[in-house]
Amino acid sequence: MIGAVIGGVGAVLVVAVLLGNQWVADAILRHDGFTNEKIGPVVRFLTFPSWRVSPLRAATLLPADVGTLVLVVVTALLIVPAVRSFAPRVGGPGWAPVPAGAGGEARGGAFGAIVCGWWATIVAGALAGLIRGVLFNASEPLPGTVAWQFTWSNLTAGLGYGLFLGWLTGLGVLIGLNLGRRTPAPPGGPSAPYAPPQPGRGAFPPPAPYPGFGEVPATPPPTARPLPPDAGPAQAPPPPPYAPGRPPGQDPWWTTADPPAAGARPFHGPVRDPRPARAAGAGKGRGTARATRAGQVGGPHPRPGAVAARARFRPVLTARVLRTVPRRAPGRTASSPRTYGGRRRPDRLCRMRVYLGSDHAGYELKQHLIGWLTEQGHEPVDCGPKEYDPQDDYPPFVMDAAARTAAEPGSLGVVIGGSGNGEAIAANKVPGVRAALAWSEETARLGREHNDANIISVGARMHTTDEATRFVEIFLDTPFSGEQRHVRRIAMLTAYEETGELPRLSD
Ligand SMILES: O=C[C@H](O)[C@H](O)[C@H](O)COP(=O)(O)O
Repeated sequence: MIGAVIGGVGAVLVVAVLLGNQWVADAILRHDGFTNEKIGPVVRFLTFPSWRVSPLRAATLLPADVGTLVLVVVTALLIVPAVRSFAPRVGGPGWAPVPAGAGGEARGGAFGAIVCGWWATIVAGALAGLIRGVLFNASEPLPGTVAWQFTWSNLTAGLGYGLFLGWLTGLGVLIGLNLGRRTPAPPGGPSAPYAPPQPGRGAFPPPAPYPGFGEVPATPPPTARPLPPDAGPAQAPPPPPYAPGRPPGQDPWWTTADPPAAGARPFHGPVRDPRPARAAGAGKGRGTARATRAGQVGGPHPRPGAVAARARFRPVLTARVLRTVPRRAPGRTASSPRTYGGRRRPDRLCRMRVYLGSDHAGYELKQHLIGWLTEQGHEPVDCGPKEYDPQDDYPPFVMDAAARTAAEPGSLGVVIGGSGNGEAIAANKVPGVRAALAWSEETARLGREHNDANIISVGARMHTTDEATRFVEIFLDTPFSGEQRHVRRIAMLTAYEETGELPRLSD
């Protein structure tokens, strides 16, 4: 923030020093070419932030110098809220102050920065012009209407200066923000530096060197590596064979022999109707049966024989079930949908259990998402950290969220760090997890459509809160496409996870 103010005010001062000093300003104003009616007013705008040192008369020194001082101070004061409103996040990716020790990078759009500086200059210029005019009048009183005209012309000169040269302030804000980017503090204190794990109890086995293409490793890697005893997260059970369009452990919503009709929506999570069964179906006769079915979908199916039949009719069943699920969070009215990206939620909404894990860099975004998910009617589960600690490490929290997501069919996970890279890597170590690093709406959507990812990884320092929330929203709302080529590829990954054998290279 301080960088933005210095950059913006610096731009105003450069114009003031170069063009507003009494020698250049007087020369410009005296020059015939610059005072004609066509470009005269525009040129005069350039000299608006003027200052004088002589002659030593209050009538000439005071209005110009005080006016310029007001311009500088008000511009600085306005840049702060302007930049804050543009990037209101704290503690990470935005331009707002970062808590001590939190690290965080300042970044954002160039257009927003320029608009912030431009707007601040226009408002500050008008105010400075008004004050300058009033001071002129006070020091050398002019008669009635002339006085008002004179004040008005000073005000418009300030406005004109802001309109014509405010972009320079914006440029200064942009440069200041980028130069003032915070770089993450190097880890220190109690955290031990990373060292390769030593063989022994609880240590990771040394990874086998990656074989070249076509070579087969002498010993297949283990399917699941033991975590160190103090690593925190529970071990996920070995994943069941991959079947499309559903989380591990559930029957597919259609069979390969009976693919979904075009336009049918895959079901990808447990749908729970929060209303009591009777209330859900009140007055509709079949409501209780419908609610009961809603409770079963995605859960265990006691009669194996019914699975195939249910799979066949799943699209229809899903459509019916979805009608029993509230489309908005309790307390939210139809006129107040809370969406990110300006779009209404799609009609399909499953209430999901969402496991969230982060580190200090993702802590604030995690807290925000927990509130947002609750508002949306989902069930967030906070896997930590429970409080902000600038020295904490992501693997325990992220792997806990990943293991719990993999262990609970139908749930999804959100892992957050500064970049999202380490979090995606950590989550993907857990068997049964497919974690996608989302860095745009498109990658969030493709993570579900193409990869049937059950975890989204987000870099809190890379995006605004709204952008990151939108990624999560899209991820939760997008079903797996179920297209054969994607099913085939994911099945290869799952097979590797189970057997440790690399997929065969095609000839
Ligand atoms: O990939 C890892 C994540 O981005 C972490 O959040 C990040 O490395 C944390 O960095 P810092 O050292 O600033 O805490």
